[in-house]
Amino acid sequence: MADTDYSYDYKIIWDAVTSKIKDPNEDLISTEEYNLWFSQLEYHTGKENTIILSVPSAFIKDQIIQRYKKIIETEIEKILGKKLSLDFEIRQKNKEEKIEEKIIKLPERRRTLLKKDYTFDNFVIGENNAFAANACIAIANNPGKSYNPCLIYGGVGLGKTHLLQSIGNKVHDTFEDYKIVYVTAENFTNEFIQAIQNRETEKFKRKYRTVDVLLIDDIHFFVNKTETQEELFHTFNALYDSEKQMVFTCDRPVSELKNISDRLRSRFERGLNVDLQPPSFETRCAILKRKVIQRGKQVSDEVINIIAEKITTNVRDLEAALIKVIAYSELVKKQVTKEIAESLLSDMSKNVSDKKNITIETIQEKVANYFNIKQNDLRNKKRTRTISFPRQIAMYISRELTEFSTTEIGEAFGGRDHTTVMYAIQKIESKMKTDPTLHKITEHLIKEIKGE
Ligand SMILES: Nc1ncnc2c1ncn2[C@@H]1O[C@H](COP(=O)(O)OP(=O)(O)OP(=O)(O)O)[C@@H](O)[C@H]1O
Repeated sequence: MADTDYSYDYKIIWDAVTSKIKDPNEDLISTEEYNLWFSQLEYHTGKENTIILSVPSAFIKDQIIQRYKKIIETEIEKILGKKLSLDFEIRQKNKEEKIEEKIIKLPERRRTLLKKDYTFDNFVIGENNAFAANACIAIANNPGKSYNPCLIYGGVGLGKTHLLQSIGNKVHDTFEDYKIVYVTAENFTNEFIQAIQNRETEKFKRKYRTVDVLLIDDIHFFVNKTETQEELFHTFNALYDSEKQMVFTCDRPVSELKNISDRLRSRFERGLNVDLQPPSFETRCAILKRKVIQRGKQVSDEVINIIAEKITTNVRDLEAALIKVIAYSELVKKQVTKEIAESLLSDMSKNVSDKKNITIETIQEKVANYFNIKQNDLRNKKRTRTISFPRQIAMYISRELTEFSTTEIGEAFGGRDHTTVMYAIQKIESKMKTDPTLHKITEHLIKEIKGE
């Protein structure tokens, strides 16, 4: 049989990879970059172990290879558990496309700020999130009037961003002329720093103090950023006085945030504070069923039950497990049986139970041995590069291999602040993208710590 007779459909993998790269929470590339480059890529076909993408020109092809091939391949491997190669096909331009190229389209407001899938319709309400979800629906129906401000808090992957953006999408649909701004606390901080540098603080103030709805994600990032807190405090007062809606999200109750000014803390606590809990088994099943329908796929109830039983951590992990099962079924062109689902997910639930067994102390011991330094050095205040770099690696690995929060990790490293831990994690993650040696070292250490 000729090679071309085989058909491998990797479309679902491609969709999963692009939605991950596009997700601002993953912090892989900026939204602007994504819109610029990835909008030019289309899934074309699949060959054995190869995804073929179509691109409009050789130039775009070269740029994609240079800039994003590595990221794409890494994400494919993470999702599928094996490597696939990328190949490109240059598509023929038709007349319409040529004309369109000349028109520079301004990005749609909603597309750049809000993910269109994050709607209330796509959000499954269970006992764990009913209070928060209903409050958000009430806010979206009556912005500035019902609960102002509102703060949604809860652990990783439980739907905070989804709810926050659903408010934005719903207000956008109902009140066409409302100015809605969605921003992560990190971007708000960066924009503010930039505004100071460029002497454009007036412009910054105008942008944020004239909105109808302000949605700020992950306010725990403001910890220790005193000037940004000050600016936010004044923004808050201006919006509050003119009855404009504000909604915030945070990874913990505001009372547990250290190094936030008291007056800002009291502002966050002033309105409604609602929490999100992990979903129950029944809600996990309902979420999985909704996601299956959203993707236009079919998965048996038996398999849904197995996923919901095995993945109990959060909704993000639940979705990842579902993608794995669907991808498998599409690749082998068979329905997934109970036995196959169990074996496909054994790795994922093993990760969860592994996470519970690994201690930060073990990580510190292995990292200190590897770099030939004293274990205690990782916990003291020394800042020399010979100590601080291994310390950052150990913090990164602690986040990867344990379920401790960044605050708890900071405590274990000599009482450091959680933002220091977040900085260390981000630094190692971004360095690993360009430094293959560092990538190998961390991989080696992770394997050793896991005893593999
Ligand atoms: N109740 C739900 N119904 C449907 N999908 C959900 C629900 N809760 C969470 N999700 C999905 O789970 C994924 C993670 O949710 P989201 O990003 O909103 O979590 P988060 O709490 O903001 O996490 P993080 O703290 O890591 O930013 C998203 O794809 C979201 O659509």
